[in-house]
This record gives sequence, structure tokens and C-alpha cells, in this order.
Amino acid sequence: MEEPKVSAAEEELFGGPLRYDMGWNEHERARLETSLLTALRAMPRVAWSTLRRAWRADRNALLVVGVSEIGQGIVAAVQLLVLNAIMHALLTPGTATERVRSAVPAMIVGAVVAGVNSVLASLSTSRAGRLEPLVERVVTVEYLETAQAAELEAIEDPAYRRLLDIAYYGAASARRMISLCVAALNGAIALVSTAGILSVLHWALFPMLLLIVAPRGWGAMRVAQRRYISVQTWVEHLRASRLIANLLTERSAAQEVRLHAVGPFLLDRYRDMAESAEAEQKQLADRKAATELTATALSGLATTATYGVMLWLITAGQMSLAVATTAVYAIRSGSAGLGSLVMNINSLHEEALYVQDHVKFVEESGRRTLPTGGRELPDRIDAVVLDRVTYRYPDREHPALDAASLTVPMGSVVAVVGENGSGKSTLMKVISGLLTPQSGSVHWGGVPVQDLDRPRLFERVSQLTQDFQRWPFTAALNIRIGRPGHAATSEDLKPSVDYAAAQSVIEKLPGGMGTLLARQFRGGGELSGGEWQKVGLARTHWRTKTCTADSVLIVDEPTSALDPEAEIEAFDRIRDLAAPHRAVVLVTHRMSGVRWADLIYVLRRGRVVEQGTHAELLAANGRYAAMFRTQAAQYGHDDHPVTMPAPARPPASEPA
Ligand SMILES: Nc1ncnc2c1ncn2[C@@H]1O[C@H](COP(=O)(O)OP(=O)(O)OP(=O)(O)O)[C@@H](O)[C@H]1O
Repeated sequence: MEEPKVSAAEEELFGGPLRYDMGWNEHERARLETSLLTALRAMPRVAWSTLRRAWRADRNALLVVGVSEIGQGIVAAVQLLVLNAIMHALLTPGTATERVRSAVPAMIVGAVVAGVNSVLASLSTSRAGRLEPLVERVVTVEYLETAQAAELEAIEDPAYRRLLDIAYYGAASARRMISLCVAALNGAIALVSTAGILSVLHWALFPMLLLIVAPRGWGAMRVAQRRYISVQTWVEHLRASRLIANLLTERSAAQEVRLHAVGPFLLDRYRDMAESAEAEQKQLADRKAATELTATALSGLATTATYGVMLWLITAGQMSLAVATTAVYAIRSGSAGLGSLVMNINSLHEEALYVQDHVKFVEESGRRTLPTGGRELPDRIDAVVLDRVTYRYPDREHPALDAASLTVPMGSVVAVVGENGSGKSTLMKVISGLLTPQSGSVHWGGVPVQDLDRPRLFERVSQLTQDFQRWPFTAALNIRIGRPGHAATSEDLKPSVDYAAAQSVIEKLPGGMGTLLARQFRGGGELSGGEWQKVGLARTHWRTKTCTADSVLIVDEPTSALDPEAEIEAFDRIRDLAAPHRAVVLVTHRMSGVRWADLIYVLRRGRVVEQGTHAELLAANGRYAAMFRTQAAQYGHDDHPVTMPAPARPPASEPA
């Protein structure tokens, strides 16, 4: 397959085509090799899985659809017989009145059958329409259920994420497959009945019908293949265009779009990319027209030949006029039916590829789901102990944690410090059981984490991180969601609001606790970074207070958005959360916030390089001491001042 063409704008903005693919490439091989034969071979399996889903969703509706489609196929055959009978009656010798009279019974049957057909068709339409959203819902819920139960490691694994993205298309495809299956069933039944009638009329008619339809089937397949290849080739380009369009309208980019004049710049690149995509569309349309012209010409030739053969049969006395008239009608409707059957099978196969991705995703997730049903953790535990834990992210060469050992005794405050990227956040995920290490062990109260029911273990962990979730819900729910299963009124949440000093934040909101915290919705309010952090602190308080068993509170950079006064208060509050049955693990770069911790661990490149109390670590005069003194000097209140070099002045000759 040819490489995606790269427009100048894409080259400039992205340094080439974006390589992350959304799923279409997955089917490249399968789809390009698609022939009518492979599509036909896969059809029973595909139809079966769709029917099973529809059966689960609404079996009555499915039964009605099936019966009415089979009924319509029988009606099509009866209609041909009726036409044949009418033509025979009209073309037999006798007066006009006699001939019309003898045709009347067949006409009455024809009218009744047409009425039955309409009723069956509308029944099928209404039930299929009911089934479609149900099937889409069944597949979507299965997708979401699977995704939310996956291990964090799976979510952070690019290969799994890709599968997650691809499988997203499965639900809409499953929905479309319902109507396609119905149409294919209808087409197949009508075809069988037409073929039967044609063969009864004359043996040569059915092969001729196939000859008429074959070129159209070929044409449809070619056009679909080219469209698919084009989507494959241009998918990156298309997504990049959409990305630019979003950046121009998104709130997060709005300031720079205006202040830095990024708007006109990006708009220009958007036009450039749109133009090159349009050129591809034009080329595709031209080639489609040429293919269809060839297919129609070949089909026309076959039709002419068929009519020629029929004329010859009539003149040779081997076919009556009545049969010939019925045959002409049957060939016309049969060729249209067979043509659309080919198209439907083609589309079914295409949609099935996406549904198969969904199935693959569910199967793969089965191996990566958070395990449930392990050992229960006792209410009272002594400590959480990590012993020589090594953890490497799936796509990384170096481990984020390298034989790190640490103990978090209940009732204590443990601080973890270290430079950027030293592995602090990863360590927190290992303590909480979100990540399981490749080597070493994690024990909660002496029980290895892998033996525990992990979702139950999570009930014992509270977490407040720098990038905690800002839920686009009301202020009250933003606090209550710390333990969503625990019902609470605004009054119940008040102690948490007070604890986080968030009263002033709530009071400022027009609807108080009921205010929606999402600007993207009408009436939604907005909070500053620091105000959000207070809401986050209130949520953490609510979560910790609703757990009676021994638990661990993890606080990762909780004060980054707070002003200095609020920061001091926040550290005091976090310290207050330590209790005999709760341990606090604190990660921060603010050294002033860790000096009161019972135990401090210093991480460097994933290894614990120092540990002890503040006094011990200062006395050791190692990394901790250096980090602490550097920060203290900046704030100008160190017992052991470090002389900081003053910033160099620019040379007088340089412009300031
Ligand atoms: N989801 C991830 N996938 C791959 N690598 C990751 C992921 N998260 C972190 N890393 C890598 O693991 C290493 C440790 O990262 P971690 O976030 O634990 O450090 P940190 O000490 O918390 O850093 P900071 O102080 O900057 O927050 C880094 O090299 C980082 O690039």
C-alpha cells in the first residue's frame, strides 16, 4: 500500500504524517484481500454473532423481523407466479372481456399479496429500528464495562490503548450490522425465490441473471476497496485536520490562539490540508465514475444478450410470450436485488471487521482486568511494606523503580522526596496497588497484594494528587465522589468543606454546593487552580472519614497551586489526617512540608538513596540536606545558609 501523502502543512506542523492510527489500518490486510468469496465465506459467522447480540437485546423483535423478512421473500415469489398467471390469462385466445375476466382471480390474489407485503415490510422496519439502538447499547455498555475494569497498567500501555481506541467503533458497526443483516436476509430470500421461478420458467434464465449482475458486483467491490485504501492512506491526515480545527475552537488554546495570532496561522494550514484531501476525493470520484461506467456497460451487454436469447427462444417456439414477459420483469427485479445483495454483503464484511475488534478488545481485557475475589484484608493492619520493588513501564527501557524498599507503619506520616522523574508517583501507584511490580513484593498487613481482592483493597486507599480529577459535575458531587457509593447530603459534606477551608469557595458559587463546575455547560461555574485544590482536599477528607478500617492516605504534590499561606495551612491539615488507624504518605517538592514527617525517604533514579527523620538526614549531610538547604536559602530562613550564586548580569554591550 502506498505511503500516506504528506501535505506541506502537515510536514511543518507535525514533522510528517502522524503515525498513531485509529483502527482502520488494523484491517488493511484483511480488507484489501477482500473478495466476494471471502466475504461470503465469513458471512455465516458474522451473521450468527450479530443475531446472538440481537437475541440478547430483544428476542421478540428479532423473531418478528425474521418472520416478516422470510414472509416478504415468499411474497416476492408469489408475485412472480401471479404475474405469470395474469400474462397467461391475457395472452390466451378469446374475447377481451373473457381474457380480462379470467385474469381477475390472479389480480385479486396479487392485490392481497401486495397488501401483506406492505404490512410485513413495515413490521420489519419498526422492529429492526427498535433492535438497532438496543444492540448498540449492549455493545457500548460491554465496551465501557470492560474498559473501566482494566488494570491501570493496561490503560497506560500504548498497545492496549490502541486496541481501546479501535474497539470504540465496534458499537456503531454492530448497530449498522442489524439493518445490513436484515437487508441481506431479505435480498437472499428474494433471490432464492426469483431464481426458483426463473428456473421453472426456463433453465437458461437464471445463469443469464448472474451474468447481468456480475459486472455490477465487481464494480461495487472495486469502488469499496479503493475507498478503503483511501481512508487508510488519509486517516492520519484527516485526524490531523480535525485536531487543528479543535485547537482553533477549544477553550484551553483560546488565549494563545488570540494573543500569539496562532488563529490565522493554523487556519492557513487547515486550508492547505483540506485542499490536498479534496484533491484525493476528486481523484476517487473520477475513478469511481470510470469503474461504474465499465460495470454498467458490461451489465448492459449481458442484458442485451439475455434479451436476444429470449427473442430467439420465442421465435423458436421454446418460450411463450407470457413466460417472456414474466421473465423480463423477474430479470429486472432480480438483477437489482442481486446487486444490492452484493453491496450488503460487502458492507457487512466491512462492519464485521470493527465488531471483531470489539470482540478482540473484550478478550484481551479478560487477561488485563483487575482481579477480584482474592483474600479479604483484615480491618486492622500494622503496616504496608515494600521490599526491593522494581517496576518498569511497558514501553520504557529503564525501570521507574529499581529495588526500592519502604515501610509505611499505620499512624505515621511518611514523606517521599526526590528530583523530577525519580519515581515518586510510580511508588505511590505501587503502594496503592494500582500497579503491581515486576519483581519484589508489596505486603498490606503481611498479605501479598497479588493475593488480595484489589477493588476491595482500593477502598482502603485515599489519594490526593496534583492532577486529581476535576469532575464536570456539581460542587457537592465533586466532594461526595470521593466515595460515590456513600450517599450524602450537603450538610453531611460540610465537615469536609470546613476541613479544606473551602467555605469561601462554595459561598462564591451562585448555586452554592449545587453549582455545576463545568464551563462547557450552560450555567456552569469555574474555579481557579487553588480553589480546585481545596475542593480536592475536601474530597480526600470525605473519603478518609468514610473508611473505618485501617487505611493509607496518599498525597502527591497537594499544594502546588496554593498560595504560601494556604500551603502552610494545607500541610497542617494533611498532618491532622494522620491517625492511629491511618497512615499518610506525602510526596512533595516543598521541603518545608516534609520536616515534620516521621520518616523521610529520598528517591533517586528509582532507588531509595537515603532514609531517616529530618534531623537524621540533615546530620547525614547528603542529598536531602542539600535539597533542603537550597530551598531554605531561597526562602531566606535556613539555620545552615548556603551561598547561592547571584544571577549573572548581561554584558553592558548586549541589549537588555
Ligand atoms: N505512564 C507512564 N508510562 C511510561 N513511563 C512513565 C509513565 N509515568 C512515568 N513514567 C516514567 O517513569 C519515570 C518516573 O516517573 P514518576 O512520575 O514516577 O516520577 P516523579 O518522581 O513522580 O516525577 P515528578 O516529580 O516530575 O512528578 C520517569 O522517567 C517517567 O518518564
